[in-house]
Amino acid sequence: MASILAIGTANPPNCFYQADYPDFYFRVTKSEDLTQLKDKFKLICEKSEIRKRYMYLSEEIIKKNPTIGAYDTPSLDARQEILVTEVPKLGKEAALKAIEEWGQPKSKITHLIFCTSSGMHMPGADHELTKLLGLQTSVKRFMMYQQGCYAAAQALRLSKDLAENNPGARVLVVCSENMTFCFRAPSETHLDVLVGSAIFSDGAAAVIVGADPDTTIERPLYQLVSAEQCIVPNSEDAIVCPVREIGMSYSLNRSVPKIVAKGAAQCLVETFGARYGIEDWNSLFYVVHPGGAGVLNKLEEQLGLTKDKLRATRHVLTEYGNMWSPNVLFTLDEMRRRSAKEGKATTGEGLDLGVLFGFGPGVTIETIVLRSFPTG
Ligand SMILES: CC(C)(COP(=O)(O)OP(=O)(O)OC[C@H]1O[C@@H](n2cnc3c(N)ncnc32)[C@H](O)[C@@H]1OP(=O)(O)O)[C@@H](O)C(=O)NCCC(=O)NCCSC(=O)CC(=O)O
Repeated sequence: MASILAIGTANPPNCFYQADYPDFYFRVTKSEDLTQLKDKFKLICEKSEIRKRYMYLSEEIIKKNPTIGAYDTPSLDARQEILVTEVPKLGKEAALKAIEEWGQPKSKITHLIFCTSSGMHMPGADHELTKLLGLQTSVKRFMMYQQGCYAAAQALRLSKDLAENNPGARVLVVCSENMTFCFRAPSETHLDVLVGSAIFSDGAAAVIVGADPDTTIERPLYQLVSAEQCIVPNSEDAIVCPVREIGMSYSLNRSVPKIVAKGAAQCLVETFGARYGIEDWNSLFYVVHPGGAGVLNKLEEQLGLTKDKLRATRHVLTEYGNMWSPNVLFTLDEMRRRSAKEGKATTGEGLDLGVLFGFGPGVTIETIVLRSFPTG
């Protein structure tokens, strides 16, 4: 079975503290006259449970590209100009860290899967990253554009198939996102923009996946036991992200937390209930896409989870925000670090089996069964 052999993460240097963000956001978007909207935004920022997040965009960049800071001005060219370079560049930083932890030569990477919803281009970000990293030109590439926040879990599912069906395969999975694609001014008629502007952020994460690890030189962190994808019925309007001349816009229905929590509960019954006879959801460890405080609260309530179960997930939300696709890999990294630091016997907080949940437009839910390994 395939296992994750290394994890690397990266963020751009600009750090935004949530407490200061409403002033920054309303200033750079020239919206300071919208005082009621700013008060609402402050409230959402407070409720977001985010302390800080990172973004490539800065006041200087927005001043240089004023269409990016407007609400609905054609601006796709200005956004793409930044994304085509910056998305693979941040992906490279995360990939180098994963490769360093893995400790093997880059020439042993046989497959590359690159995920982003931040812009699009041909040749793709996978092609650019191959050049930036100096991977073999024969590396077998897969480019996943516009899958949203579940892309990392989808890529893990693909990497499992690749690793288990191609002897010796070592798959590099890279997810990189940059909110330049969807940053825009607030609007009194499109309140979802307040939610996205309060929680979305930039980041990149990379993992290396392979089957039959050579444990003299490789250290498996999590086994990918099974990987499933499902669509929650009648939820296609809940998360919608059209790409237009104005860049990517988005609508986030208020029912997203409920839809995700109910869908995830159903997935747990189908995977762990049916196959392992597990009914106590607190007997698993959890690696969840930190999509928003509302989602995590509802999930906890729906599954009857104790407060400690989503600690790794909540830590990532608090310290990084919602970075879309790499978010769940940051959670995986936090889970193994926290487990080792706290002297737990396994990389899954001392437990054997866990679940990785990705979710996004569709509403699509990815459910991966993880088996932990001993720490240390
Ligand atoms: C935004 C929140 C932090 C707000 O926290 P609470 O719900 O506890 O607080 P609250 O109910 O008092 O809401 C605060 C104010 O925000 C408003 N509000 C809440 N959700 C809204 C939404 N989706 N659209 C517009 N307004 C919204 C409320 O009406 C209220 O305003 P008023 O008081 O005026 O009524 C939370 O609701 C949350 O985490 N929601 C989920 C965000 C989400 O959709 N994440 C998934 C992103 S997509 C993703 O991760 C996957 C992907 O993109 O692929």
